[in-house]
Amino acid sequence: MRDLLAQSDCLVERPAVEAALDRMAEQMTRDLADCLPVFYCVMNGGLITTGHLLTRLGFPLEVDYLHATRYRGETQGSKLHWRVSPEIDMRDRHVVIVDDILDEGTTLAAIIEHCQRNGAASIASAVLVDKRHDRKAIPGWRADYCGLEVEDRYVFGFGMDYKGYWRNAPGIFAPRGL
Ligand SMILES: O=P(O)(O)OC[C@H]1O[C@H](OP(=O)(O)OP(=O)(O)O)[C@H](O)[C@@H]1O
Ligand SMILES: Nc1nc2[nH]cnc2c(=O)[nH]1
Repeated sequence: MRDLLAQSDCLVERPAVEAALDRMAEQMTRDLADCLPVFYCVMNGGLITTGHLLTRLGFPLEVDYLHATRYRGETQGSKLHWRVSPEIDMRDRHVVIVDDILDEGTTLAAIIEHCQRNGAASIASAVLVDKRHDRKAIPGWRADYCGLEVEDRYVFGFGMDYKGYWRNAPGIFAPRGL
């Protein structure tokens, strides 16, 4: 694990990640500045994207988190497991779900369904990264706010883990040979 960074390709360097976050924040400011939204961070992966985005948003908003996971430290996803449900009531609220990556999209689709069942007035999704492939749970579906696209490799950094480690890596990386 100590050598992982040196044995990985850097797909997106930190300045390009920061520029993508700037663009997402500008779009959010245009759309959401007047609607007192509530942002839900999808733990754990969404932590860093949420933090970086929030510091770029100069309008009133609330923040909460939820914890749903289907990879649990593995590089293949399975059934979605809800660990923590949101605390702030989303009924009649403008909701923004923030996560690190939209891969197959199963996680975000389930969270959005949860928000619909709980009476959100509107639901927007935001991801730092969308992975390019044809295995999406809902073909053609995109997040409302998306920072970057990456190739179809298992990636880590900026919130995304490799077997639980390196969420703190300062860019987006992919281990060689995986
Ligand atoms: O689009 P999908 O194929 O459903 O995958 C995307 C999800 O996978 C990761 O979470 P993970 O289950 O690894 O938990 P984590 O947030 O704790 O890393 C990531 O943070 C997304 O929530
Ligand atoms: N860390 C990480 N989590 C994921 N969840 C779904 N795809 C990925 C990925 O490529 N990297």
